[in-house]
Amino acid sequence: MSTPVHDDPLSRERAHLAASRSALRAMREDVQALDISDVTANWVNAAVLERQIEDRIKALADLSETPLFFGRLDYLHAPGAERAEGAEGERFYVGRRHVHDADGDPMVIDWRAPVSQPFYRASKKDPQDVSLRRRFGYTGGDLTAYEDEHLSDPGEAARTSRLLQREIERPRVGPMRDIVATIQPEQDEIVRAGLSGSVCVQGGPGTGKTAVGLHRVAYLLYAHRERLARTGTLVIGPNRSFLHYIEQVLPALGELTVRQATVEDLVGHVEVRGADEAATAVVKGDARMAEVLRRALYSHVSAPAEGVVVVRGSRRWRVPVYELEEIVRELLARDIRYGAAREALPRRIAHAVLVQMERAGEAPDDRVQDAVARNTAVKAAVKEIWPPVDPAKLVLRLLTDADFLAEHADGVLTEEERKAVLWAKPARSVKSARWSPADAVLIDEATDLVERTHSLGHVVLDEAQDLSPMQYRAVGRRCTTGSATVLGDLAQGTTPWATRSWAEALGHLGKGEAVVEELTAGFRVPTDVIAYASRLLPHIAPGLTPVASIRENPGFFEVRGTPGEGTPGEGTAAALAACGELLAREGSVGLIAADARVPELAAALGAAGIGYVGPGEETTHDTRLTLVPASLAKGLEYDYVVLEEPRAVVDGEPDERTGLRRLYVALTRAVSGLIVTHTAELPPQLAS
Ligand SMILES: Nc1ncnc2c1ncn2[C@@H]1O[C@H](COP(=O)(O)OP(=O)(O)OP(=O)(O)O)[C@@H](O)[C@H]1O
Repeated sequence: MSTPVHDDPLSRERAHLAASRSALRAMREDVQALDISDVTANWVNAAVLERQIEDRIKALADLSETPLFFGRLDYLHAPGAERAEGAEGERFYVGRRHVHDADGDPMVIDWRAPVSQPFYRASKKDPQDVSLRRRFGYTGGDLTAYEDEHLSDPGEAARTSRLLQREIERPRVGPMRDIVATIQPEQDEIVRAGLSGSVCVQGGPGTGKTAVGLHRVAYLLYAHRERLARTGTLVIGPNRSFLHYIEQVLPALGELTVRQATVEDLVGHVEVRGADEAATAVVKGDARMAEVLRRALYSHVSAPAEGVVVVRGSRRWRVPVYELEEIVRELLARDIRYGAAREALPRRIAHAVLVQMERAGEAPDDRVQDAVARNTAVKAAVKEIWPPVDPAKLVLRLLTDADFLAEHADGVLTEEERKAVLWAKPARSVKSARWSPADAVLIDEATDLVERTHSLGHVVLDEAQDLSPMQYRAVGRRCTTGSATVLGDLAQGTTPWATRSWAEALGHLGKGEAVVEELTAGFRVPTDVIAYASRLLPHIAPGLTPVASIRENPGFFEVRGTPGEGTPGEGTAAALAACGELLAREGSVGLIAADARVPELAAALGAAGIGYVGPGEETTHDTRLTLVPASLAKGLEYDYVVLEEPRAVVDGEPDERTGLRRLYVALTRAVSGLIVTHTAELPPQLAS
């Protein structure tokens, strides 16, 4: 007997998909049909409301390539209900967004809802009241497969999911995608950690740190939407191309409002046109600079030289020096910013005058206090005692005036360190100065000393290991009243000031209480490739756990070289040949090389008629090759990678450890295969 077409489980699931899609369409049409003319009294309200409606319509779009749901949970009992004998179970479809039918009953539940959590966390050991977990497989937009786990059935053995495996092995094209269908239990714990606490994730290449950080933002926005809409969220990445690579993940999850920035963007008070020597940048990025800046700023506050005399009508009121001193001392002792104290000072002086007036039998009110605070004598005294300070000018002076620096860095910086930070060619003005990235961070610190920086609700800091202590402080002051998710890998730190320990870094960030979690399961790099790259670990970050690849496909891995026999151009030719081979396969190809090698490789690709783009630029069907300078490879991934001349990657850095770390980053970008080409000797640390 043949089964009727609609009665096999797959057809039933397809029917539910079709019904969910029409329900979503109906939800969209409801919003589109909203007539706001009755509810908006003026055009400003109307414009705001229209904008909200447009956003809502966008959020309700049904993207044909993005499955509306990817999982199903059959609960033994209705969640939250008494688990009485015979109580009805309940079924939920888990998807990217909530969809309900005309009666308001859920057709698809948001993956972030509490009832969806067992989809990610339940196991045979801990079924969490789930009898069935079903994962769906899609081809294009069509539901084509499903896979069941009967979590509460002791007779069924636990096994790894084929669909999960297929998702992980899928060739990469274009920018980063969301992983919402396959978040792993240890990742989910980080994603759903509470908003109040900060989390730090140490994880090797491809362990999903970036993915976890972005999904955490989406989760927090769901769980604390109102609060975060008020306070704001921010994702910080190392450079533009990286931000471009990740920029579509949150919109795909329906989150359109999260700002993305680099640390340089955050501290952009001046135009950065200069660069520092490594030794100089190390000192400028040291947390002790905060103390130097604080001292330099407060050196502007001077002890009152004489009392203030306020003339009002026929009367003169005198605030004596000792009383002014007391006010200043009290303001210095308070935990308020330089600028706030400066604003408070005239009111305090006015208050002292008012007290005298009252003693003399007058009854002055607030208006009198305001008037006294604005009195020219008071203003002149304030300017003398507590002058306004421009943060950029303060930093300019510290970097140009050796005596000023010596005075405020005394006992903080050594003479050598002071020499290192002083500009060789002093600039005349803030405008003409060739500010370096580290200088901009100093100005940001000074700005915060003058006026408190606005704090956001949550900040995700990716590739954190490259930040200097002063940069950590800059990020930290943007989440003083909020929390942070810090993501990084100590082995991938390639700046001269790279993070040595997370405890220290979190201290600079002001989040010393953050929990440090470790991720070690690798989703990107194939076993053979990660094993090869991990040979470097003892030299670059002893003590770190090597990544264990969970990819079943062993990957494609070859080292091709003719050491000692290299003729000019031979290396380039070998790299191009390898690219040609890999481009014959499906997926993206990255050609990674030392920055100095990029112009020659670019010219050769051009001459050979092989099209390519730069990192962060969108590849197309015809142009699947990206030429990546090693300095920009961090955080990115390609299906296949050609790594040209490892020796040159190492030699491109100021010291060997940094060079080997750069090489470690470059070696760990491949998803399906890696070809290393070389004519120079390989670094000995790569020998087994
Ligand atoms: N649970 C998962 N399911 C499917 N794919 C995943 C999962 N977790 C991570 N991935 C994929 O693995 C790859 C690496 O993830 P990601 O870039 O977040 O790693 P990372 O730890 O930030 O790496 P790096 O240190 O190199 O920056 C990405 O393609 C990501 O989508």
